[in-house]
Amino acid sequence: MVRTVPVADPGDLLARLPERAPYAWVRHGEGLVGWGEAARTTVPPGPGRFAWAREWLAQVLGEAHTDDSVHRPGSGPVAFGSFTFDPDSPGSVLVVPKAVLARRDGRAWLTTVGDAPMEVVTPLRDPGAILYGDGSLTAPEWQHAVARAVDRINDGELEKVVLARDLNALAEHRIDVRLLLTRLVRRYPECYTFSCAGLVGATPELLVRHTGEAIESLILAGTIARGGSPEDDARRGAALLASEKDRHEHHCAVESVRDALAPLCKDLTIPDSPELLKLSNVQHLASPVSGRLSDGASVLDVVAALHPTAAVGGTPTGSAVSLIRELEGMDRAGYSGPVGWIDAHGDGEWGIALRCGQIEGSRARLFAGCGIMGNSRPAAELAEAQAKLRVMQYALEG
Ligand SMILES: C=C(O[C@@H]1C=C(C(=O)O)C=C[C@H]1O)C(=O)O
Repeated sequence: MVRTVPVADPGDLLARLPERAPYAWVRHGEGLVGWGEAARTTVPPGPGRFAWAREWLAQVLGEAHTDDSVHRPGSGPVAFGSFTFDPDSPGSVLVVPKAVLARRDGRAWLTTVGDAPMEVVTPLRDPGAILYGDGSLTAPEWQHAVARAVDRINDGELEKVVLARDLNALAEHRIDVRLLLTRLVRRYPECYTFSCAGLVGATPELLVRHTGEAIESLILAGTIARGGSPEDDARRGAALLASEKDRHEHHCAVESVRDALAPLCKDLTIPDSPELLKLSNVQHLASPVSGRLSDGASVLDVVAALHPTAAVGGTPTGSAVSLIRELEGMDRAGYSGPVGWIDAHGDGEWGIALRCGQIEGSRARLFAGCGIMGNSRPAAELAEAQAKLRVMQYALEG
């Protein structure tokens, strides 16, 4: 039995979360937070994983007896999910929380499954001192991997590949995910701050928002650091907009999204040239996408068609994914995979899990990657990956 009721403005959504297993998808104070587990599944790896997930959702959400007086995207039963980057990696999960609190366009509602118990909201806890250690590759090893990727691109094997690295963090105490979320929403209000089954971050990249037949997406690729002064910042932004290398890298991502969405859409709009998106740590080339679906596809069908875009895989996709497996020396797990939520009508919002970490107890594994082209310089790519890693370092350290 699922019940959705309107509620008075709940204030800060994150402040309502209990410490144990919090779920979140929040931007500019709006979105969904959830807690408890009414249903959970681990999606079997393999090429059919999105179809499997859709069937599981149809069964679990479809079976619910729903009393929903709100009737909005995100009301009624909702599942949060995270899919691994690599279809062959284990660890993709879908969870229907026992309680979901949501706010959108000035309205707020609460959905409960069965008799959702009241959760005690304890104060946020600081994880104490953080120690960092190399992940799968040291910084020089990773630069070497970038150099090998550049060679392979110049040999004509592929056009673009996104290479990522991981960084291990060990905290003095157990990490309170809610504290990370609270810091992330403050510093990265433009981003989607998410938490699902230990995967926590603030991504600027919207894979797809699905509301009825309307879809939206935001393609990012091409990055430069923020400047030290307004003039320096503007100069860097202008240099990024004018950079052949970054525009080509961005173009690869745009074409991968266009190819994936065109067969599903009756109309699709992607601007001819990218704009600048400025975040606290970096600025990106960005292309906002909008369209209308031609049939009743759910948000998960669109996710399945889009993933992996060239913003996190490369061009062509198949060669890029095999080169990633060969050179990164790690399992990306949920990093750069789809993360988000879906309701019983197939509406939902999914991002690409970037600027994130996998949190377990007092340990965190942080990830960041960069698009590599034939003229990429390993030292510059390392600096870019470090700037992106700083998002989660800040979340841990404050
Ligand atoms: C791969 C990441 O970011 C992606 C790569 C970008 C780039 O190389 O310019 C920019 C935005 C994202 O699409 C990451 O943050 O880990």
